[in-house]
Amino acid sequence: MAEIRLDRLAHSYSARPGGPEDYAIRRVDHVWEQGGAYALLGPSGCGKSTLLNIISGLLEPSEGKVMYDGQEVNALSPQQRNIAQVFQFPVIYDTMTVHDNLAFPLRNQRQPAAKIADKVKEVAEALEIAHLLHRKASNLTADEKQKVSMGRGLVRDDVAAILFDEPLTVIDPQLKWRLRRKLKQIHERFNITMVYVTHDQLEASTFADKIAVMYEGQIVQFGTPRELFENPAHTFVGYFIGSPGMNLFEVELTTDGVRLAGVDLRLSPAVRNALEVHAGQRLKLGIRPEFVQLVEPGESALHATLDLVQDLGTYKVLDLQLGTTDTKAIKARIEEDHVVPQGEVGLIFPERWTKFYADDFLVEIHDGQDSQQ
Ligand SMILES: Nc1ncnc2c1ncn2[C@@H]1O[C@H](COP(=O)(O)OP(=O)(O)OP(=O)(O)O)[C@@H](O)[C@H]1O
Repeated sequence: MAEIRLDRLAHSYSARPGGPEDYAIRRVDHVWEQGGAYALLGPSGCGKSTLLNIISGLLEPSEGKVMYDGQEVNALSPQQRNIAQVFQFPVIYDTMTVHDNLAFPLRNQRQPAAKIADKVKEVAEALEIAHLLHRKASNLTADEKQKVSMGRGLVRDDVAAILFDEPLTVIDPQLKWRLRRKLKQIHERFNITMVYVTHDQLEASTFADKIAVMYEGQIVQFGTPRELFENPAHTFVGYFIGSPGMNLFEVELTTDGVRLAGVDLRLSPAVRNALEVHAGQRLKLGIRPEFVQLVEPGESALHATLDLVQDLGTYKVLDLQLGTTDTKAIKARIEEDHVVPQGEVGLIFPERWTKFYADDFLVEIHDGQDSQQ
C-alpha cells in the first residue's frame, strides 16, 4: 500500500510534440493518499487511461515523476511496482478454472496454500462467484468473466494500489450498481488505495470519497462529490457534474456588477472588486439550475420567459429565455410539487450560489479579496 505522487507529469504520444494540443497529459501534479477510494472522472479522450497506465507502469511519461511513498518508480515495471490493474474487458486465462484464475497471482508470489484457499474464497464470496469456482473460465458469461478479472486484482491485499479502468463497461446495468457497492465494501475491508476511472458521474460519486475531474489532459478539480457540485473550480466541472449541468454565460463588467443577456446584474462590492482583478480575461457567470430562484416578474428580478417544461419524475427542468433583447437560454430545476410559473418569470441568482470564472477557472471570493485557483 502506498501514497502515489505525480510530480509535474506530462505525456505526449508524438515523438516531437509542438503545442499543448500534442499532449495527452498536459501537466498533472497530484497525490493519491494511501488507502483512499478515488475516482478519475472525465469525458472520452481527456487522458484518463493514459494517466492510469503511467501510474501502473505500462507507459513511461515523457516528463515528470511518479513516486510511490516518496521513491521514484518511473523505471519500474507494473510487477516491480506491485500494482494491480483491472481493464475494461476481462483479462483472464480461459483454459483455467475460476479458482485457478483467482489463485494465480498468489501462487506466483508463492503464498502458502492455506492462505491462497482462504483469500480465493473470501474474494469469490464478495464478488458472488463462489458457486463458479470450479467452472472453466471459457464457459462464463461476459459479466462473470469481468468479475473474475476484478477478483484477480482484489486477491492480493499487499498491492500498492488497485487501478480500475472503466471495469463495469461490459457488466449488465442491473449488476453494475451492486458491484460498485461491493467494491466500496471491499475497499473499506482491505483499506487498499483504489483509483477508479469512469466517464459517468454517478459511478464516480457512488464509489469514491474524492473525485479527480480530468479535462484536456489536466486534473481541473479534486474534491468530494459535494464540493464539485457546490463549488466547481472550473467551468468544465460545472458543466459536466450535475443534471442538467451549470448554466454558464459570458459577462461584461459594469460599474456596479456585470451585464449578461442585455441585462444588468448588481453585485456586492466584494464580488465586483474580485472580478475587477480579472478585467482583461474572459469572464463567465455560472449558476446551477437548482439554485436559480423563480419569482414573480418585477424590478428586483431578472426577466425571463418560459419555453418548455420537462417532467423528469422527481423533479422538473424548465427551459427559459433570459433577458428581453439579446436573450440567452437558461435552465432551472424545481421539485416535482413546486408550482410551474406561466409565461413571464422573474429570476433571482442568490449570490452564494453565483460563481464567476476568469478564463474558465473559478474566481474565489474572500471578504473582498480573491484568488484564482
Ligand atoms: N497509443 C496511442 N497513440 C497515440 N495517441 C493516443 C494513444 N492512446 C491514446 N491516445 C490519445 O491520447 C488522448 C488521451 O487518450 P486516453 O485514452 O488516455 O483518454 P481517455 O480519457 O481514457 O478516453 P476513453 O474514455 O475514450 O478511453 C486522446 O487524444 C487519444 O486519442
